[in-house]
Amino acid sequence: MGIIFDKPLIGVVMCQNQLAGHAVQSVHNKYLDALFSAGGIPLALPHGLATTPELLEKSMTALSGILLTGSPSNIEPHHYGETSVEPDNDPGRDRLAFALVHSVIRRRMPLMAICRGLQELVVATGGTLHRALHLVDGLREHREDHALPLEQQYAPAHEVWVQPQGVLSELLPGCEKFWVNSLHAQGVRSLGAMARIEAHAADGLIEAISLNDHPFALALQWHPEWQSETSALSRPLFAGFIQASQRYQKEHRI
Ligand SMILES: N[C@@H](CCC(=O)NCCCC(=O)O)C(=O)O
Repeated sequence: MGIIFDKPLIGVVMCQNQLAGHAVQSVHNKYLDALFSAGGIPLALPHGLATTPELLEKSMTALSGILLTGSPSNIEPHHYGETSVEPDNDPGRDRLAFALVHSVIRRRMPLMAICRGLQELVVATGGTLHRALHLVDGLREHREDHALPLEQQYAPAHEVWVQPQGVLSELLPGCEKFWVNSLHAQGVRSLGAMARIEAHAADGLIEAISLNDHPFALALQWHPEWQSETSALSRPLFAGFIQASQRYQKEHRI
């Protein structure tokens, strides 16, 4: 594979949507562009991969990293012990994302997870979510205003404080707090034993996590992929992920 791709191939999870009456799976260009700019080659992964474990595992042997993207859809609450129905669901994406997290943990393959992706990493490792942050006492509004132009929706919205001696503090040395965008209604309620807090907001909401005892598994509740190439706070995050994927590629002779 190295003969064809000297850059690491990064599997990217897609979202199920409707387009002119047809079911489609898609991924925003901003995620693909951020990976290309950092030196990776994105490869979109269809939900069908999760229907056959052997298929997924075979596909994983060609990859050197996984990116779990954001999405307007929400994880179905039964995955974290709640009974209510989720109208904005994407069960195929839930299945694939959870299978990818478990495979990544087994293989010690680098993972980067953004917004819904962070929530998937939380749930797949035994944590739970708040389903509507704006209804939780003491938590601020973390949603975007859909009436605004995209530039304003993805503009910095609040600060985050970085936990010392973590993955984030290593990638952004000297950066104890910084502003991030905020485009989510749900968020972390509790973490499983494998997860470590990397950053939190002023209202106490967990904004970034990593996995203990894993070479690189970083998840962010904000969107560093938005104009990542021109952001001094986002470029190092993708650079760190792609460097870890390059190391994985070399070690596994992919
Ligand atoms: N639906 C979840 C996750 C929010 C999320 O991932 N938003 C991303 C929007 C589209 C994108 O930029 O990828 C929640 O509301 O918490």
